[in-house]
Amino acid sequence: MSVFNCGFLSVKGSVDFNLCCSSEGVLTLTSAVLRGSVDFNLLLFLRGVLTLTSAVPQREGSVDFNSAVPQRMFDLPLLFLRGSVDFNLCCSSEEGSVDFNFCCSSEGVFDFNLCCSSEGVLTRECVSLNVGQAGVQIGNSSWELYCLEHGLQPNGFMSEQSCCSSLDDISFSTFFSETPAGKRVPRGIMVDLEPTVVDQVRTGTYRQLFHPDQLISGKEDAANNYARGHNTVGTAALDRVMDRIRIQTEDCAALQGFLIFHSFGGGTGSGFTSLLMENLGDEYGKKTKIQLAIYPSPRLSTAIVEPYNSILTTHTNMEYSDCAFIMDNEALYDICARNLNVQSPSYASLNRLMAQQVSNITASLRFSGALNVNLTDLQTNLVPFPRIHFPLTSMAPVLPAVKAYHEQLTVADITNAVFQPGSHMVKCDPRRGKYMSCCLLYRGDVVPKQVNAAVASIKAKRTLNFVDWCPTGFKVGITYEPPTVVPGGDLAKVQRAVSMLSNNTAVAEAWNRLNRKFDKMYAKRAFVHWYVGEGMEECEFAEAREDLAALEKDYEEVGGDTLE
Ligand SMILES: Nc1nc2c(ncn2[C@@H]2O[C@H](COP(=O)(O)OP(=O)(O)OP(=O)(O)O)[C@@H](O)[C@H]2O)c(=O)[nH]1
Repeated sequence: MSVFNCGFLSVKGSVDFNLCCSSEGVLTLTSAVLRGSVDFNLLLFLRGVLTLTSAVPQREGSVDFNSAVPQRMFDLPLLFLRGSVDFNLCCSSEEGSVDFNFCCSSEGVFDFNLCCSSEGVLTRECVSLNVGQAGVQIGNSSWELYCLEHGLQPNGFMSEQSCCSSLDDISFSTFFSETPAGKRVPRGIMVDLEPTVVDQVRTGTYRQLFHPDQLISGKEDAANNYARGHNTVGTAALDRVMDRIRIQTEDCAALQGFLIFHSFGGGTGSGFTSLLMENLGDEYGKKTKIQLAIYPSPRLSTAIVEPYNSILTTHTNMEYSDCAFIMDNEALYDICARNLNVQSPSYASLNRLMAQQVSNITASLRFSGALNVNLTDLQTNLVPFPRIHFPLTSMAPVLPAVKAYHEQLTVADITNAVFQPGSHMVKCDPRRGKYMSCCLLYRGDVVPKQVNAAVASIKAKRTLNFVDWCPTGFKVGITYEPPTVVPGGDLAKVQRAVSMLSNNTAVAEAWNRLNRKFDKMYAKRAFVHWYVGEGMEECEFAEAREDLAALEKDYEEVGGDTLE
């Protein structure tokens, strides 16, 4: 039984939620906890059968509950829904909040979508944490793109053009807070143990976007050493960073979770991120923690010990991270070189490509849309077992700026393209693995009918292997806001795009590559003394490596055929 916890929704004014479920199974709406004074109106439009355990045993047709709820707690009756069910929840409140929990036990294909059309304010904030050089630089590219998408100038104020347009969609407040003067400030912090990279933000084009307290740097880096980031240098910086994170989270009405950007290979990116994750786990246990992590590439690698750092950090984060999207620098490099005709792509090119992907993944959190997906939804759909939480990501189209307006691809074209191995941001062949789940997040000029046709044609080809214990369900999200491009960037402006997040056993190829590199060095105990010198025990290496061997085995097991 999977639980869709819609989480804690702050409601101010009148908010319409629209939940569409098409299920061949059973959906149980277990409880809604209301705080403050909330007018609650649950309308169910049924095409299937509704069983109400408490009041009416069974009803068909349209059912209307209406309940003004002054009390603090309110438990809804259990609802068993069979067949295809649309329901509409309307809440109107001066200032209240609602916590919905849905338990779903599904026997067949189960599609679950929550859309909010809100006249009031509905906030579910995400706090971004950009850690280490790679994390901060990717943060620069992402915030630059978000600002362009939301019509913000580098100083955080709306551009005149955007002010005039009917931008009454306030969904962006998930990622930006607003000062009384109307300035939008990113919800997040950037932290590095050394000053150079953060100083570039302090003096760069977007220097006014951030509050100075959001930019944190120390005096000395972690010298590519996980142990320095996790133990010595990192520990000294921890309290300051946690204090700044607390300031960000206290400013949220209903914190949804954290997005953590970092490299696997750097000492700060690996070690300090792990230290942060442990502390976030203690302090914000239930909040979603999603990592966006750079997987090292020998072509761009800055340190020989990156396999050590990668494996140590993956081991530590395993229990704290809900979901980790890995972006392989090698794969990003190849996409830039092949699709965008960039010769010898720089980090800037890689980061802009990655930022576009991150923007697509988070678009449904920042804009309202037809079929909206939130962080918890994504995680529930993508992670069938806690450890199997490393989905692959791919994106289409990736076209060079010169081809803009010459090649506008159809929904079917981009859906096909996103399944190609070359579109994936980790070097592995998804055709060799098996899919456990698949989310397609569309943007721009896309309508559900076209998506259904494209997905049906993909399924008909039967070239995708799904594990035999999971139905071949596709989760679809659509955000009408088309992708934006950075002026002077490599990417073409397109009318529509899609990003795919898929949990595929082929990602184990990436773990296997890292493990083999780790083994070669560790067989000779090469470089291990640097880690021991910073307070690590040698046995931590063996433990981490065993965990990663177990992870490879886990993927093998979930991909194996179920024996009757
Ligand atoms: N995609 C991308 N990768 C980067 C970038 N900067 C560094 N990397 C990669 O990140 C890894 C090195 O980690 P860094 O983030 O530079 O290091 P750090 O986390 O600051 O750690 P220390 O320097 O050891 O304190 C290598 O695999 C680099 O190839 C970047 O801007 N973009």
